[in-house]
Amino acid sequence: METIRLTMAQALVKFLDNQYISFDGEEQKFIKGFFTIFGHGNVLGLGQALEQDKGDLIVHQGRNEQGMVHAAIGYAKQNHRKQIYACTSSVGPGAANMITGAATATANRIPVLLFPGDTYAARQPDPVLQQVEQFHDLTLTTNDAYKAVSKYWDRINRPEQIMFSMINAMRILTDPVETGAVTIALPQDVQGEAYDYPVSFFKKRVHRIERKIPTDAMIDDAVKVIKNKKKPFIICGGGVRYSEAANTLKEFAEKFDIPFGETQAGKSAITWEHRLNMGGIGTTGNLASNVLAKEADVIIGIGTRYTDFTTASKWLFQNPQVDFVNINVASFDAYKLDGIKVEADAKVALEILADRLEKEDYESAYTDEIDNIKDRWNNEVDRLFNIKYKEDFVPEVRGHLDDKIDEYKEVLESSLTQTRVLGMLDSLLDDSSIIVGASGSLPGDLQRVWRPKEQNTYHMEYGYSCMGYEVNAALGVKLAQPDREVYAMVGDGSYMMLHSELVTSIQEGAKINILLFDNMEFGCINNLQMGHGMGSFGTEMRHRNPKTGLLDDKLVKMDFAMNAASYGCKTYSVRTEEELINAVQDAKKQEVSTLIDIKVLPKTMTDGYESWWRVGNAEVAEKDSIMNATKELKDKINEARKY
Ligand SMILES: Cc1ncc(C[n+]2csc(CCOP(=O)(O)OP(=O)(O)O)c2C)c(N)n1
Ligand SMILES: O=C1C[C@@H](O)[C@H](O)[C@@H](O)C1=O
Ligand SMILES: [Mg+2]
Repeated sequence: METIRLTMAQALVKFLDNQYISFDGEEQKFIKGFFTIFGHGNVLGLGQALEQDKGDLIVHQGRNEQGMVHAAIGYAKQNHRKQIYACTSSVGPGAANMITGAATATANRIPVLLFPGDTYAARQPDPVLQQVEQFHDLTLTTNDAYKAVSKYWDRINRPEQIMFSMINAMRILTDPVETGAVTIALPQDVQGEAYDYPVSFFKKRVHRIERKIPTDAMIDDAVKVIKNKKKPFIICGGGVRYSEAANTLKEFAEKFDIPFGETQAGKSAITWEHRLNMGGIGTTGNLASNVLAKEADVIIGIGTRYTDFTTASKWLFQNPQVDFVNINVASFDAYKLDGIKVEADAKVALEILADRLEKEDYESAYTDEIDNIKDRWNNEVDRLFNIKYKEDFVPEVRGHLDDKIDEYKEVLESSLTQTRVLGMLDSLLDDSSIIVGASGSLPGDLQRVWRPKEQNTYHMEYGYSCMGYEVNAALGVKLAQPDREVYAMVGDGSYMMLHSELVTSIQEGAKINILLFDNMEFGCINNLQMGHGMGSFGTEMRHRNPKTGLLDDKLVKMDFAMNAASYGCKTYSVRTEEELINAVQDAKKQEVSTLIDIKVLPKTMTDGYESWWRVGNAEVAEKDSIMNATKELKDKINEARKY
C-alpha cells in the first residue's frame, strides 16, 4: 500500500481539501476553508499544517470563536448547505466559546465542522493551562460539553483515528437529515504526531446528496387525506429552500389553488407578491397566514420543524377537521403533530403528489378568501409602514411604557418608529439585497412585514435565535454572495452581545452593512414581561439608581456609530427620515463595512396577529396582573393541541 508520512493535522487538511458534493448531478467543492483562532491548543498542530499546505482552502482569522462559527453558519445556510467552513479553536476557553455556535448550527440543521483543541492524550504535562480537571473522570475535558449540541462527536487520541472519523464526519455533514455541528476534538500533542497514511485516504471523494423518494404508500396516504379537503394550507419551511424546491412548490400551489405561509427559514423561497404567498405564519406571523391556517382543514407542512413559533405553540390550527400532511426528509419531523408522513425530499415529493392530485382532479374550494385576506394584510402593512410619532402618540405595543415614550424621545433625540423605518428600508434597499437576522423584536417584525422581492434574500436564524448571530453571520453570507449587498438587522442588545466578526469583515474587505435599531432596551423581552403582568424589570438600559438601588434611573446612552467607526467602518447616526435616506444611499457607495445607528422609539415594533406563544408564567404572585395573565395563559393552553 502506498503511504505518505504526515502529521495528523497535515493529513486532516489534505483530506478536507479533497471533499466534494454532488447534487442533482452538479459537483462542487464542499469545504471552502477555515475560520481560525489560534492558541497553544491548535497553532503548532493544525496551524502548522495550514501554513505548510492548505491546498485550495482559504484561511480566515476570526475574532471570537462563537462569532466565527456564526459566520460559518451564515455561509453554509446561504449556500443551502452545499458548501461549508471548518472552524478551529484553541483548547479550553476558545473551545468553550464555539459551543454556542455548535448549538446554533444543530438547532438550525446547518452543517459546520468544528475542531476544538484538546488536552494532551499523553497526559504527561497535566494539568495544562486551560484544563478544567474533573477529579472523578480524567477523560472529561471542556470538549465533552459539545456532546449535547453536536450531531457527531469524536476525539482523536491516535493519529490513525482521523481516517475513520473524518469519513464519518462527511457522512453527517452531507446528510440532509442528520446534518448540524460536527465536533472533532484534537488533543494538542496528537495534532503533531506523524503516521504513514495510505495515499488512498486523500483521493477525491464525492458525497452525493440524494433526493429521498417517497414510497407509493406514503403518497397514497397523503392523497387520500388531501382529496377530500376544501381548505388546504401549505407551510413553506426551510426544507423547501435546502431542497431547491421553491419553483416546484410555486407550481404545486398554483395548480391546486393552495395558499401558503412561510416559516422564518422558508421565507423568500418565493417572493412576497405571489398571489398565494400569505407571508409569515405563527406566533410572529401575520393576519393573512394565521387566519387561513386557523380555518384550514388540512395543513401540508413542507420541510418544517413545526416549532412553537410556527404552530403558535400548537394553538393555531383550530378547525376541528384539520389533518396534517408532513413532507420532510427527516422522519423525526414527519411524525410531528401526528401527521401523515411523507418522508421524502420536498421537490420530489411535491412532483409526485402533484401528478396524483391532478389525476383526482383536485382543486381547493377557496373562492375570494385568499385575495380578501391578503388585501387586508397589505393594507395593514401599509399602515405599519406609515406610523409616525405625533402629539399624544400611543405606540403600537401599548399600555406598557406609554408614559415613558417622551423620555425616550428626548434621550434618543429621535421620534422614528421601528415599523416606519422598516417601511422606508423596504423601498430603499435594492431588491437583490440580503437581510440577515436572528433575535430580538426584529425577527417578528421581519417575518410579518418584510417583502422579499428576490428569492433567497431573507436569511433568518430562528432555530436558536442566538443574539450575536446577525453581524457575524452577515460576514458568512457576504462570503457566500460577494456580489450582493448584505444587511445585518440587529437590535442594540444583540449588537452589544457579539459583533466580533465585523472587524474580520474589514480585514477581509468583505463589506457588510449593519442596520442597528437602538431602542435602548431588550425590547421584545420587555414586551414579554409587561405583556404578562410584570413590571419593567432588568430590560430597559437604565443606570443604577442610588435612591432605589434598582436599575431605574436615567437611560444609558450609546453611540454605536462611534463604536463601529473605531474599527474602520463608515458609520451614520440616524434620527430622522432624511438622515435614514441619506445614510442608506451613501452606504451603498462604500467599499468598507458600514453601520447605520438608527435611534427608534421603544414599543414601536409590530404586535401579534391572531397568534399566541406559550410561556411559563408564575402560578402564584403578588401582582393581580400576573395572576390574570396566568389565567389567560391556562385558557389558551386548553385551546391548544396537546401534542
Ligand atoms: C445569546 C442569547 N441570550 C439571550 C437571549 C434572550 N433574548 C432574546 S431577545 C433579547 C433582547 C434583545 O434586545 P435587542 O437586541 O435590543 O432587540 P429588541 O428586542 O430591543 O429589538 C434577549 C435577551 C437570546 N435570544 N440569545
Ligand atoms: O426569548 C426570546 C423572545 C423572542 O421574542 C426573541 O425574538 C428571541 O430572540 C428570544 O430569544
Ligand atoms: Mg433593543
